Amino acid sequence: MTAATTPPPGTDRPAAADIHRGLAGVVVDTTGISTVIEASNSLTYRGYPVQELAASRSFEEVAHLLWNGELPDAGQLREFEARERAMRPLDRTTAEIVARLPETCHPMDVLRTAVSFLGAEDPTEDDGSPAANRTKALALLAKLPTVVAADQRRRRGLDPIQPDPSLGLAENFFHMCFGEVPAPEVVRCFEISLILYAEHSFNASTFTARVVTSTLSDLHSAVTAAVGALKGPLHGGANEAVMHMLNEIGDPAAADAWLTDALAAKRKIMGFGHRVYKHGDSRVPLMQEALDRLIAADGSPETTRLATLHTALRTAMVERKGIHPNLDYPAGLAYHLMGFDIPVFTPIFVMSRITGWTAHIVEQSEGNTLIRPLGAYTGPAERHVPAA
Ligand SMILES: CC(=O)SCCNC(=O)CCNC(=O)[C@H](O)C(C)(C)COP(=O)(O)OP(=O)(O)OC[C@H]1O[C@@H](n2cnc3c(N)ncnc32)[C@H](O)[C@@H]1OP(=O)(O)O
Ligand SMILES: O=C([O-])CC(=O)C(=O)O
Repeated sequence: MTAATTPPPGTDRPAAADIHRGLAGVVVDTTGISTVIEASNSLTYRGYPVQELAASRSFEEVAHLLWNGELPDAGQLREFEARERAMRPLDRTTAEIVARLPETCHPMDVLRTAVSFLGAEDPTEDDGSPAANRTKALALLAKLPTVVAADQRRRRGLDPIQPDPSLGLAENFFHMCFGEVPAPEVVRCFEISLILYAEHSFNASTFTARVVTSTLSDLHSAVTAAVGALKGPLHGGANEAVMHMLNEIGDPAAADAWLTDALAAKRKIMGFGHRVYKHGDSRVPLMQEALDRLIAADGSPETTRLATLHTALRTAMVERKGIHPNLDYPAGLAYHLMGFDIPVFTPIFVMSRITGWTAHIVEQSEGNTLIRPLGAYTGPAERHVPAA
């Protein structure tokens, strides 16, 4: 809560005590999709702890749960998977747009443009109904990995690889990026990251999607805006920033001194801190375990160096500031070890969060109220335009 100048009463002039910068601590609506349970530091999707979902379910099952409120039975899952697999290929124009965007732009810009273009093309009747929105959402879930993979390949000077409908979403993504599917433990680590990234209540990008939806705009407009919000390094962009930071530090023995300098320079340490979790992100232990399995399976000197550096920085940050890592800290290094290029990390987050965003778009549409807060005016008092 931050006081501005003493505000006179009237529209857009709330009392100073009512100003909540960054909406910190403000409850803006109800939601039935997910919640953080502070007492147990756990996160539930539609009531199920995310740890239990990550232990035994596929990302596709979690997407079904977020959208429909229940886990699918065997028949529902078969149908859901068949529809997702059928929608993966890009039409020629979308593929050409992805191929022609400048390689100097960030892959999140490519994804944002692709979502916007797919919206212009989408054949689904735009009545804003939950059924129409779920169909649009499924098409995006299916196509976004194809866009991300094709974009990574063109930047490496390679042709796109067509999706393989015999593979699940996670395996198919590796196939489209690298032309091969890695060991099951690697795919599982990736799938766990997708499950953990899928949904997190009223975070900045989801809230963005809800704001756009609240004007009765369409799903693709809301998702396009959400991609833009996720790109920033204070939000989803942090998983890339973590890897850039580790590369900047380089030597594990330098972590402590680097942190001293960075904190003295008032730099934000990427992958640490969180608006909601003040004693540690509920998703980190599971992602860190998955990362540790990747590290153990690799064992190369380069991986050992990175793992030692990662641990050294985490230990120093927790000791010095009492600020814990968020999900982006282990996920960033995990994506690097899986072979993805750094600028693809946040697009991978999008491939997962598309489920949460669109669940919220449907929820917002079903009980809509226009989202329009007030700002406390601090500009000049009313005055008159001088005679010309
Ligand atoms: C999936 C996700 O989006 S998770 C978030 C990913 N983002 C990052 O990792 C970026 C780095 N982290 C941050 O910038 C912040 O922790 C945020 C933006 C995530 C949360 O910010 P807020 O809730 O506004 O935290 P807030 O600013 O109140 O932090 C409290 C104090 O801790 C400090 N702090 C918080 N996080 C960090 C950090 N990563 N590095 C250094 N200091 C930090 C703040 O500077 C502040 O110090 P002060 O009281 O001396 O001013
Ligand atoms: O909840 C937040 O503010 C950010 C976050 O961790 C997420 O979106 O997963």
